[in-house]
Amino acid sequence: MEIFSFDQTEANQQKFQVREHLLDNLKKRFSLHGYQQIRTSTFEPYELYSNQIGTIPQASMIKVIDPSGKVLVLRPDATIPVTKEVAGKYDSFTGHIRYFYVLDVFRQSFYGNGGKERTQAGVECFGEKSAAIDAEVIALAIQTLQDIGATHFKIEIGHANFFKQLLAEIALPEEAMEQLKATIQAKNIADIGPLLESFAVDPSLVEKVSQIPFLYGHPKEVMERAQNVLVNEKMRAELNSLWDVYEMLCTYGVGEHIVFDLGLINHMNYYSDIIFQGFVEQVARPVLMGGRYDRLAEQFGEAIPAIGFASDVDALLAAAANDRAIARPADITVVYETSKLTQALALTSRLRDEGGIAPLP
Ligand SMILES: N[C@@H](Cc1c[nH]c[nH+]1)C(=O)O
Repeated sequence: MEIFSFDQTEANQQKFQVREHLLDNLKKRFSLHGYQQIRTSTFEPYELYSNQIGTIPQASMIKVIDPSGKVLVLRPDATIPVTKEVAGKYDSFTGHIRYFYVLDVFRQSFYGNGGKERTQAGVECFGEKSAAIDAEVIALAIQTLQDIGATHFKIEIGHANFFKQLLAEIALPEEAMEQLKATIQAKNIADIGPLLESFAVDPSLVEKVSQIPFLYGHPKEVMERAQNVLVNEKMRAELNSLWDVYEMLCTYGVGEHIVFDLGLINHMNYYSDIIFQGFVEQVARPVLMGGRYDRLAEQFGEAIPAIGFASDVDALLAAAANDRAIARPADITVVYETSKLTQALALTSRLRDEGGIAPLP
């Protein structure tokens, strides 16, 4: 995250204002889609993250110790505390629960580049598992990219379990399994075969796993190629579930932005189904990431299906077509003669009430 407040040069001020506009726009967009803002504490008990299965890697957390010796962590993720909050009062709700947030999250290193702090603007939708909800949330993610004027962007869609099922057929020591996942994620195609062969893995499985990095591209083509790697009905069902979401996204008119990536891995271990990431041309890191996490709330005593995404605000800022795509135009300037000050004041006041911005008088 860039720090704006200590360097009040004009360019920096300008950037800060654009960033604030972006946050306003995101909040408005999320509200328009029925999400309510929520905030969670910056400091959380370490146990909130360390005791959960399938949450975030402990090595990524930033820990602090309070005067009583209790270990706290700086919020490493917003999805987990929001889910805890929802699970805590789920009894009183029916239907969907939609929350959005604009919060800083803290991790030892984001994307390996040393930064420890990121502002995330995200949404979480609780209460229903369906292709319609998945498509609705992904369409909202796409809308946020369209809002910043981005045109050349892609949403990569994968499945948290798809190739894990394939890997489950292979008995590999844990370390080798991690290495294999990293190799698949980095699409290091040349390394997959030798790694598996060194553990005497069945050649037909080696062949299937080696194809995973190629399962990337237009959804229709990926669907066809993926038929060769299926080892059970569950994989088939997962693949079909992604297709259902894709078809709905086509109905939203945003199909052209979708690619399938069946080798997609997310380091958050809580995902249970569809996962996705958004990339905008010329920005090297994902500008948003999300997915369905139907099992997370169980850790807090409730079974609540859920899906959400978080955008990385500074990556969005870098991705914006230009500042004007974000900044609100300086609406109206009231020019007046000194003798008409009373009327000018009344007019500006009325304009502000109506939602315009009238900087003068
Ligand atoms: N919390 C996830 C993003 C997300 C929000 N909802 C679901 N997933 C992350 O930081 O990567």
